[in-house]
Amino acid sequence: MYGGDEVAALVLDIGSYLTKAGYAGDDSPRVVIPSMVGTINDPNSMELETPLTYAGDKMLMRRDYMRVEPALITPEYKWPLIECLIAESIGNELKLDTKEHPILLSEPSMHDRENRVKMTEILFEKFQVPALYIVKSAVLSSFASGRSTSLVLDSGGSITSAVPVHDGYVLQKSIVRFPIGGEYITDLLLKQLMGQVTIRPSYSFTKHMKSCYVEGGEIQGNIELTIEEKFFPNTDPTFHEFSIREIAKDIKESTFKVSDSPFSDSTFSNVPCVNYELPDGSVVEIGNERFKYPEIFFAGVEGMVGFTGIHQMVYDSITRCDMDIRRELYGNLVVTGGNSLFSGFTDRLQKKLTELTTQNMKVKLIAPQSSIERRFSSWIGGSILACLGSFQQMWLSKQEYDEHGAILVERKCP
Ligand SMILES: Nc1ncnc2c1ncn2[C@@H]1O[C@H](COP(=O)(O)OP(=O)(O)OP(=O)(O)O)[C@@H](O)[C@H]1O
Repeated sequence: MYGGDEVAALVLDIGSYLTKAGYAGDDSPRVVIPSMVGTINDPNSMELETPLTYAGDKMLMRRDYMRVEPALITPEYKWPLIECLIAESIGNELKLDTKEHPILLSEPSMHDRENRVKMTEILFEKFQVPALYIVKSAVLSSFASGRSTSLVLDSGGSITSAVPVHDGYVLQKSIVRFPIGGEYITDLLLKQLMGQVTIRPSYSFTKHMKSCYVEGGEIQGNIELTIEEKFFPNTDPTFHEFSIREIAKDIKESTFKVSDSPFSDSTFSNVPCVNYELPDGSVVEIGNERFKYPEIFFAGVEGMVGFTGIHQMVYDSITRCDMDIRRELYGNLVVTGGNSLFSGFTDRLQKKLTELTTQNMKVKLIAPQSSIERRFSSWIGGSILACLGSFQQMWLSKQEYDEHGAILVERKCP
């Protein structure tokens, strides 16, 4: 048993979109960085044994020959990049030594023995953690809402899943998941914008103010902005795409909404356009695509066989569970993940589920108002769990790992 509980435990959640890290017991993660890593591939320099990698803020800065890529495309982990994210979030951002802190790690809800064993090896061997515990993200989201039984609907960057949790365990056979998430919506918008405007990321231009002067502390005359393009021929296309994507993401997050009735081009032809100012000062008009693209969560996606909406995912998942617990799951439907923050998302879900279920089945959505709780629910659940007195005996210690090997994680962390 691990006996070092006087040292603060850390909670780490590496999602496909964001990596979150911080102290157990805190209300929210102190570090939130993209789950993307930049790697320098300079054709002119001698091949380095370990290539230079950058994560967090360092990855957001343009560098010659820096290739930017996701560390995790569920279920595929790129281990050197995952190591870079762990080192950045705990070593550089929190400025802590991993040797001194037990780590509670959130993992995807679909059981994946190979990946969790590998993660265990990395954390004990490379990062020398004194103790580790791994918990499925849906279990943690359920705990964050104060429940040990619930149906967790999580719609994140690249995956949307409906996961039944019963008495703190995931019912694996009843999970329903599809590779659809917020990044798909960003892709649709990006494709449309590319044919409409030139998107210049901030690194690629300088703004100059002309025809104005300052007198008595006030700007006089007409302000005229001019853009001077900056050329960096050694910029890797992946960095340029990432930078443009960030702008599309911001447009999406600030202007898109889920409508309260099904979208069609004819009924939504008159919705007012919204103007969005791009970093270079030019303005782009966002029309009825504000409603059209998020509609896929309820109408399905052409070509994605079996996906006919998230309400159907919830229904199918609960239908695969034992009859005795279905009522409890419908009454404790935890809604989480970045996409649930689209305005109108939870109202439409409630409406669709009420239509789909029988009259005597009460559907109750548990969706906190705060966006922090919605985006970081599994991290918050981990923060609560790692502080419980009764949990301290659960840790998988370094000593146990040395004696039995990484496979012990399968027995200790169900
Ligand atoms: N306010 C918002 N409105 C709409 N979408 C949002 C908002 N905030 C974040 N998102 C979207 O949510 C997605 C990321 O969700 P989340 O942070 O839950 O991902 P993740 O947990 O890292 O990914 P996954 O669950 O796939 O591993 C992104 O596509 C992001 O653009």
